[in-house]
Amino acid sequence: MASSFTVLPTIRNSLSWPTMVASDHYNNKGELSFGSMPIFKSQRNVNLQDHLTVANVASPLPEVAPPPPESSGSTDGHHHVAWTSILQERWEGELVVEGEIPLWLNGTYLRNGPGLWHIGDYNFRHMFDGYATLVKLQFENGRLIAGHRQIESEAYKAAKKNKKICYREFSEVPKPANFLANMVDLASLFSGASLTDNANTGVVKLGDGRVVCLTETQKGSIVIDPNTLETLGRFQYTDSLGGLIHSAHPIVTDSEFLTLLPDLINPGYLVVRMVRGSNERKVIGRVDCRGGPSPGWVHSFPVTEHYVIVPEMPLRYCAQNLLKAEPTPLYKFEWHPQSKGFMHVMCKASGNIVASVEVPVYITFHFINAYEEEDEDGRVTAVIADCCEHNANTTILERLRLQNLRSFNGEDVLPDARVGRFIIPLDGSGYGKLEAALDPDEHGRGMDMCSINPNFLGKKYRYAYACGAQRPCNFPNTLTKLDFVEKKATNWYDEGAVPSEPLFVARPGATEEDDGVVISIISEKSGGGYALLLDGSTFQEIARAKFPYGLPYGLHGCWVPKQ
Ligand SMILES: CC(=O)/C=C/C=C(C)/C=C/C1=C(C)CCCC1(C)C
Ligand SMILES: CC(/C=C/C=O)=C\C=C\C=O
Ligand SMILES: [Fe+2]
Repeated sequence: MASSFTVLPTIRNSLSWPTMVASDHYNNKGELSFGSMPIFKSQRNVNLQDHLTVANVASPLPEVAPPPPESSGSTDGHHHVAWTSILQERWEGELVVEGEIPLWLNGTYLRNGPGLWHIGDYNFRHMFDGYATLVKLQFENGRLIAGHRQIESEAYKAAKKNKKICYREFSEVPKPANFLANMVDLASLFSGASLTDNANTGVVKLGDGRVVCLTETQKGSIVIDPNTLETLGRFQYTDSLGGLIHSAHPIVTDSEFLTLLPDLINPGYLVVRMVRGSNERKVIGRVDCRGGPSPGWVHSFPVTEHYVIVPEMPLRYCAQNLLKAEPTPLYKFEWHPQSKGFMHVMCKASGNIVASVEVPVYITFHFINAYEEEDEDGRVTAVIADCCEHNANTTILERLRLQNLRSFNGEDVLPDARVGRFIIPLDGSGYGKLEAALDPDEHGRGMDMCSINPNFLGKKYRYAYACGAQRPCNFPNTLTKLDFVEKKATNWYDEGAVPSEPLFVARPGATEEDDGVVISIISEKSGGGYALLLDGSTFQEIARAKFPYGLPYGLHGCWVPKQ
């Protein structure tokens, strides 16, 4: 028995399915138009399993927002769908699969990201400001049920109700009504009350099965139902560690959740652990910053089998910028190259710092993996940590402004990036190295949004999957498989397409590191979108399934295996 759900109010009128079929064309107003090409299964063709919750009647077709005014810079008169808000709050349906989904792939891929970049007629400025949209791809016996749903954060609900931004987002700040309101807002900044809980960055499955969406504010930790994508409530940390922010990318395994809490008062970081089944984080240890005046931004960090690596980038949180109403060039951050860059290595078991080295200055959002390098006697001599490194160039943050993303005119404006490999000696010496793990031309000198085989977390590994570049471009536009042994990359490209972070899912029972599939969702130049499955080993397409609508770009995902 397939069940239906109640359709939440849509911002504009909605069309009914299955009487309407979607094509991948925009009309001259930049809205999706509906043509003659049926691209997803009608109710009559669908014989769904009892336990799948599927919208089977009159599913409203999601709509895309009309182009906001700043789209005039785009070449084709409307935005790429990757940078276009999704207005429909939710949708769910079965997709027609071209190719073959492996029968072992049973479970749900979840992807989070900022999918709604305006409220009323106010357009947000930065990609990271958008309200969170969750997307799911539910694989079952070769079939695929897809859907999306907005996360009902307090920030999103308040914006919808009041038709204005009510919390401090990545770059947006609510406009105070008057001087007094401004003072109240500043005071509430210190308590965290005015900070966003818009959990738009990632989604993780905890060892106990709970699925949590995250962003950089601690209050933006939101539990969702991986089947219905319903917002279940805030994930409450029951400890009294305090602090308002944390790394957007905790390290999550079946047994624990590790994260970093930056300390903006006494510059440093707390390294904390929350064991499976608990809501209480416990301190493993603390790293004091070696540079100043505040901790470096820790969007992510890596671990090895025995160590937590704490990066200290010269792109540092900036208390003054936090207080400003208008975005500064580097938002809540400031670039302090003279403060230098460091990498600290903390023993997971004792909390002791076993190495703290100066490294060349660097910029990274995402660490790929790390591992311990051993000599022939099995002694650990160094820690190797890989990241998507932006050549210490802060302009990448500026490139992620929506105006820039939406105004691609064929110019090659994506700054160069590489796989930055840190070599951190454990012999007490004061300096570490940073070099490219492979020639960046292998991946078009674009590099971000990475994943690995999770069974190789913290271990010596050979492969990573990421987004690279086929130039000219203004954003990473390829999927790339990196081979650190051969120092080669294999690239997948579809002209005009914006692929989201490739997620590797290992085949159960696999013995080879790259035996599995890579999942990505593609936003097409035409305004459409599709789920894509590549073979993890050959990097050839094995299946794709078109969505009845184009999806906005999404950031990070996770895999929830079927129980
Ligand atoms: C989407 C993404 O990758 C990053 C989002 C980052 C956010 C929402 C950061 C928010 C912040 C504030 C609202 C104030 C405090 C500083 C900071 C953590 C940058
Ligand atoms: C989209 C992105 C960072 C996302 C953070 O979660 C970085 C893209 C960099 C381009 O090269
Ligand atoms: Fe991220």
